[in-house]
Formats: sequence, C-alpha cells, structure tokens
Amino acid sequence: MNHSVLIRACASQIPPIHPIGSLKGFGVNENFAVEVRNLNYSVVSRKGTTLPILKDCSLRIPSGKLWMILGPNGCGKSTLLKILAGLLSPTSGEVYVKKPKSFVFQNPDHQFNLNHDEVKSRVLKALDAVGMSNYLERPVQTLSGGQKQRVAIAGALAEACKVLLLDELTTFLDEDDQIGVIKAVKSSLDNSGEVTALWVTHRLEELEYADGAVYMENGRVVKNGDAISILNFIKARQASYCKQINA
Ligand SMILES: Nc1ncnc2c1ncn2[C@@H]1O[C@H](COP(=O)(O)OP(=O)(O)OP(=O)(O)O)[C@@H](O)[C@H]1O
Repeated sequence: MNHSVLIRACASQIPPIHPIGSLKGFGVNENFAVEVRNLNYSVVSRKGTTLPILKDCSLRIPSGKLWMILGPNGCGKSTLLKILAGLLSPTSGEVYVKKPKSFVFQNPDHQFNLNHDEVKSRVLKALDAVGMSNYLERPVQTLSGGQKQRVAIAGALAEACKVLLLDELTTFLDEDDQIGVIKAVKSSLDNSGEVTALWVTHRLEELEYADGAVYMENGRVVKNGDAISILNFIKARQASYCKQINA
C-alpha cells in the first residue's frame, strides 16, 4: 500500500527534536509542563503609545493534562499561547515550557509548508493515535477541516513533543469535526501519559473534555483550576453580569 500522501503531509511539519527544557535557574516544579510568572506583554502603537496586552499573568499547568485557556474575545488568549510557543517575546516576566513543544495553528493549512518524507513509523503511530490511519492514501486537500486538524496534531505528536499548544483549532469546524478533534487530543494525551496540551478556545462547551482551565479577562489571568471549578466560576460570573444589566 502506498502510504506516502498523508505521511508526507504529517512529516512535513516535523522540526528537529530538542532536548527536554532545563529547569535549572527557573526553579520550576517538574510536575508542571508550563509555568509563567508575572508575565507582561505590551505593544507600541503607531502613535508611540504603549498598549498593555497581557498584565502580570502567573499560572502553572500540570504535566500530562488537557488544559484550556478560556475568556472573552480579545482577552489575550492567543497572545499568551504565542508567547508560550516562543513566537512572541514577553515584555517582562518569566516563562517556562517543557521542551520539545509544538504549536498547531487555527488554520491547519498554515501547518503544511515543508517537505520531508522521513520518520515514517512515528508518523504512522501518531496518525493512528488521532484516528486517521484509514486515510493514508488521501491527499491533504481532500480532507475535512477537522481531519486536517487531526493530521496537524499527529505531526506534533510524531515530533514526540511534550507540550502541544493548540490555538482555537475548532473555530472553523462543524460540530462533528469539533468533537472529533477534541477527542483525538484527549485520547492521545491519555495514551501517552506525558504530553500536556494547552487548548485556546472561546467555546465553553469544550471545557467538559478538559482536566482544567485558565480563565482570562482583559489581559489578566482571573482563575486557574480544575474544569469543574472553572465552569462554576464562569457560570457565576455570567449570572452576576446578567443580574447587573437587568437591574
Ligand atoms: N500587535 C498588536 N497590536 C495591537 N493590538 C494587539 C496586537 N496583538 C494583540 N492585540 C490586541 O490584544 C488583545 C488580545 O488579543 P488576542 O488575540 O490575544 O486575544 P484573544 O483572547 O485570543 O481573542 P479572540 O478570542 O478574539 O481570538 C486584543 O484586543 C488585540 O486586538
């Protein structure tokens, strides 16, 4: 059987393997895959004004868990994820992310831009982990958005990454694909036991698949905890907001 099509697509995003991030100097607890202390991120506008985007954010994400980053539009979720991915540099504060880490974009078409055809066995295993091993013959462009996202996740898993950084993967997906992608991430984590995933979303219903979440508002981390306490916190916040506007 010719497995080359998806294998190439999946392998094409595999960067060199990096060693596990050193904990020396930062003093982080090895039980945490991500640790952020007093992180600030600002941009300077064309008029020279400093715009604070992230304000004094501190958080810890336990290893091996599926953790969501939730909050209203524009609260800073994607900016935080990009800093964790190393795509943006913090203005101040400390950031530790266990390595190797891998970033999967909101639009999976951004993921397929290199062209390697190696690491076949790891790719096959990773495609199996995300339920895509029946699609090996299919060109990527014929896959649905959700299937492409699962292949993108398989690419990150094949890289043997310890931390998966996932930016609003389900935004463009229908409900079936949305659930399929979350379940693929969850089962990959459960199978590996040591991969941690950070999942940025604005969909509260996705929280039921998570172990925990960070809730942000206006550039700040408001709460970080297990999924049930975060869900109750957000519901209470929404109820109090509704009460205020109806008063
Ligand atoms: N380079 C920049 N220049 C100016 N403002 C920026 C820049 N980057 C981010 N912002 C602003 O920072 C805020 C946070 O943006 P970010 O994309 O992180 O939010 P988000 O919570 O992911 O939003 P959404 O849920 O809508 O995707 C937004 O108000 C955004 O407009």
